Amino acid sequence: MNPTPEQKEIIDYTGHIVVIANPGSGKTFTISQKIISILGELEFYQGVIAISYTNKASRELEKRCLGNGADRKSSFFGTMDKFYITEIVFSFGRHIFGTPKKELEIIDVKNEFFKAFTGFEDLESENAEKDIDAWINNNFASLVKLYVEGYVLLESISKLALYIIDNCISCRKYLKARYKYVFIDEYQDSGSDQHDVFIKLKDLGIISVAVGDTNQSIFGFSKKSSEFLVRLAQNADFKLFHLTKNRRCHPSIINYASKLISKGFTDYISSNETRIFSKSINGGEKETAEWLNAVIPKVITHFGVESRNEIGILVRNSRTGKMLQKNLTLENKFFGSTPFDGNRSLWGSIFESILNFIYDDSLTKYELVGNYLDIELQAGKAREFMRLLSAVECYKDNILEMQKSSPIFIKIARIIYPQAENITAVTTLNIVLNSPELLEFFKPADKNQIQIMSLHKSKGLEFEVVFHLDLHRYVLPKEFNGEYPEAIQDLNLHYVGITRAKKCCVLCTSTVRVNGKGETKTGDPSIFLQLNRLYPLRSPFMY
Ligand SMILES: Nc1ncnc2c1ncn2[C@@H]1O[C@H](COP(=O)(O)OP(=O)(O)OP(=O)(O)O)[C@@H](O)[C@H]1O
Repeated sequence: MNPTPEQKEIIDYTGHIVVIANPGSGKTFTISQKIISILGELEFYQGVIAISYTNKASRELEKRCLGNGADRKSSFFGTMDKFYITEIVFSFGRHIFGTPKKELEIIDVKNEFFKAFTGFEDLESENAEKDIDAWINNNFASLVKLYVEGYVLLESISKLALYIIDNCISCRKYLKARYKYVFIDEYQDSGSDQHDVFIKLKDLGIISVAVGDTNQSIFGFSKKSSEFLVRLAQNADFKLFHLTKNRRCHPSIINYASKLISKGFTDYISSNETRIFSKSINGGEKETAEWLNAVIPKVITHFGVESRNEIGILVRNSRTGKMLQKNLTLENKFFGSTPFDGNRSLWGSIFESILNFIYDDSLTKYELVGNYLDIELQAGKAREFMRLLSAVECYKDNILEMQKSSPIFIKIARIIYPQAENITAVTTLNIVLNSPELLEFFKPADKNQIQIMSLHKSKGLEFEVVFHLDLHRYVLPKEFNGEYPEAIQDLNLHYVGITRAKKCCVLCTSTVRVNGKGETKTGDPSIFLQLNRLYPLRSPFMY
């Protein structure tokens, strides 16, 4: 694939950049091309910092940059948390806070030692996250004492990192000498501390590139907001670029999605066919599954879809996903959430990566080890890591052996992050290893399996055909006492769902729905279907 002129301008520009891009416009493609071209020019001791919001997204970015054999040099690929911990807090905290009494260990607010040491009391309220933040802001001295005892509070990691960058000259010198560029993908999912760290890296002279789409901000519940992407766009130190052309979706899908998020949109792309449809199914979940069983084979033939895993069924609630999984007679794969989704620890991320390696044949041992260790400079550790991976890989088809394999995972985690021992991550690992259902989620779909997943999980993915379910009043957007508490996030989620479709998107409602308490209710259509006079832009589903 050759970059388009607007992509090429971004790849060739050598200063600080903010890119605001439409869905499917090639933002991940463009930054990976830019990273590949920069890596070619760096010395072996230099690198880029390449950050994405989730473990999955950072693995994808790394794969796109290094998949063709590019030399990573001294680059960092991973999440923001991993960057704070490995590159800042563990490496330079002692210069500022004093030498810890023991190997540093990462703990979270639920840890009993933490509670006893600081007097912190469990917060059960809806505002628990806000309250923890407030506690951290008011108790920085306790965090420093905790550090000296050998513990780092996970929830405070960004605050500690910011403090260290501000106060430690050797940290700033190290970052400046080693890293020439910093890239943050999905910047619309940044929080305030992440934004501050990014600006500090820019102020150190590291060339800074942020890429995002304000309309794909869907993690508002974890204090993330597209506000920071907008702020960068207004910052005179950054040159603003746009990626406008959606390379993924059929023009009629692009027109619909654009009108959805912008009432005044009139700049329609000409299209002689409508590929976005609506369908109301008579009945509930069971009838929806029966309808899908009947129409999917027709859709596959009509749109020339080569394999069934290119069909995505996107749901708002995992309940709908599970019901479909049960009732679809067509082969399918449901990707539900795993307990690792909420675990931000380094051990949690390495356990998740090992599970992905075990079940996903497209990941090689060499790639996984290279992600954590310098294979030449840390040859002994790398050899041991590979040996343990081979051992655990053998259990892939043996559920009983898999259940007993956590000591191997722990040995690997101790090689890579000896100081990040995390009991919660080990407990999470054991839950997953003991659940054949959860282990299934780590296996990619076979070519003949239709993929079912939440709208959140579909972010960054694409399908030939999308069936977007759960378009019910009260469900999407969430409605409570006549109010929409997450209106913008929900609209963005709907927008993300539609723009995953390349050739065809079907927006589905049903006359019956089941609520969170398992009660059967009338299924009224979502107000999103009535927004911005969208109905002339879609057709009733006829196939
Ligand atoms: N220059 C190009 N030539 C051909 N295809 C391209 C080009 N740039 C991107 N694409 C294709 O367009 C699709 C979308 O690209 P990519 O996933 O990088 O977009 P994105 O902006 O990151 O998407 P999103 O934010 O919606 O997840 C992919 O199938 C990609 O291969």
